[in-house]
Amino acid sequence: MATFRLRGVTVRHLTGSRAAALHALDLTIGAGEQVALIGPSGAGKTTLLATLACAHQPSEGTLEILGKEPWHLPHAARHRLRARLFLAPQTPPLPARQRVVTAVLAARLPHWTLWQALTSLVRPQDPDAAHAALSRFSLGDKLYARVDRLSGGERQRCGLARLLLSDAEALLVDEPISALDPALARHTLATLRQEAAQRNATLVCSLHQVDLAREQFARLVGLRDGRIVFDAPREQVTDTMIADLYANENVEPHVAPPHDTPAQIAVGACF
Ligand SMILES: Nc1ncnc2c1ncn2[C@@H]1O[C@H](COP(=O)(O)OP(=O)(O)OP(=O)(O)O)[C@@H](O)[C@H]1O
Repeated sequence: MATFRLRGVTVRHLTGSRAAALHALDLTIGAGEQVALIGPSGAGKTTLLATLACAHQPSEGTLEILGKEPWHLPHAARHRLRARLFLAPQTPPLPARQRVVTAVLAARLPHWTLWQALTSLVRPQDPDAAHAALSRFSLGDKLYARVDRLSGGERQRCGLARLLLSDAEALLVDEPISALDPALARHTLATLRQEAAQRNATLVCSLHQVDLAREQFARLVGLRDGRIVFDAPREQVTDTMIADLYANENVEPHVAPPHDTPAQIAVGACF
């Protein structure tokens, strides 16, 4: 059974121009597959991830997730389906004054009783699990730090540690390495891929780092202007395809001005 099956899916945002952000997409992602979404800013990567997480309802087309059509389900059933998916946004919504341990353990909330959830705010329920998850992103020493004392990259990895504690069958990750240095970025992607493979979860990850996407993911989906430009195994993705994907007709090519001559500098110059 495919994890995601989209047929002619069009998505419009409810605010703004209401122009389609995704146009009639056809896409199938199998169980346990690992796919990188690449494409220029505004291509629709975040919108697609949110659609796969049942956060946006398509205005046209058929969307199937884990064998079900979420928008044809009653509200409670759609909610249960959402609990089988984990969307890690680029900027995780972590409460500023919370301790990291509490923020990470929030991944367990769907499985806790109200009483467990409330007591965990005072005395974290499973700090060892939170520590183990954080350690996989080299953040074990931040277990009891306050979220608002973390750097941008630490906060991003804290959001990913949450993902490790979820038991979702599909992991949807939006630009997980945008705030990380190159070594941490590679390590973080490898950890995500390893986690997904271990639990046979499907992984869909948007990335701006094309080299890392090609290095780490067997399948690449190139999006542009809300349309799939290519969907291919990495061996078939050429440099020309990448250059065409990112070609930006709205940006004037930069022509370096000629060097100022001494005569030009002299007018009004102050040394
Ligand atoms: N909340 C929103 N309301 C209205 N339009 C939106 C909203 N979010 C995104 N859009 C529009 O939808 C289109 C796709 O945006 P999206 O954020 O999915 O692209 P992206 O590929 O993730 O971009 P980036 O790489 O810059 O994050 C863009 O034209 C964007 O302006």
